[in-house]
Amino acid sequence: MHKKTKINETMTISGRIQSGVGKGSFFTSLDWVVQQCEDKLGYAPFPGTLNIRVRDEDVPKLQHFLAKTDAELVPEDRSFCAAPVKKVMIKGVPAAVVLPTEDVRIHEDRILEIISPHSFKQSFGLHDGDQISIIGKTTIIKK
Ligand SMILES: Cc1cc2nc3c(=O)[nH]c(=O)nc-3n(C[C@H](O)[C@H](O)[C@H](O)COP(=O)(O)O)c2cc1C
Ligand SMILES: Nc1ccn([C@@H]2O[C@H](COP(=O)(O)OP(=O)(O)O)[C@@H](O)[C@H]2O)c(=O)n1
Repeated sequence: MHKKTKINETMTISGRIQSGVGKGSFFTSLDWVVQQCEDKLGYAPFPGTLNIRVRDEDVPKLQHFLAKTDAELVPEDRSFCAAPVKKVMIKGVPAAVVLPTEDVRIHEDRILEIISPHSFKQSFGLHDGDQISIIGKTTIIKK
């Protein structure tokens, strides 16, 4: 019998920034979201989500990239859904991909919603259409 070995790797996903429908700031300002981001991620999120449209060649990598999440934001009441989060680094800044359950997602799967302590647009002078890369940990299992 062969032993399985887990290898931790980092993966880079790139895409372009695009605006959403302006709902991200509402959800990231909710008390339970702010509190749990502080507890589980170590920061209160900037009010909003940075939407990144993943480039064509990285779309096939997404499932593997998002397979392992690091924490889950769990609402106190059932009017909201839980949202798993995956820690990533963007421009050297800690950030997280938020993955609200599929039935409330309004964007295609290739649009990643990012939270971080500061506004990327304000901190780095970024605009819609600019390219951006996300670095995150993944695990591969070798038999
Ligand atoms: C932490 C978090 C939790 C969310 N929970 C819900 C939810 O319970 N129900 C819902 O309809 N949308 C929820 N969403 C929001 C949707 O995914 C929303 O459509 C999205 O944030 C829109 O972002 P945009 O304004 O950048 O386009 C949540 C978003 C975040 C960031
Ligand atoms: N960490 C973040 C979160 C949002 N943002 C931006 O802040 C603005 C407000 O976010 P939002 O989620 O309410 O708005 P939309 O993404 O729906 O346009 C948008 O222009 C986002 O792209 C950012 O630059 N950095």
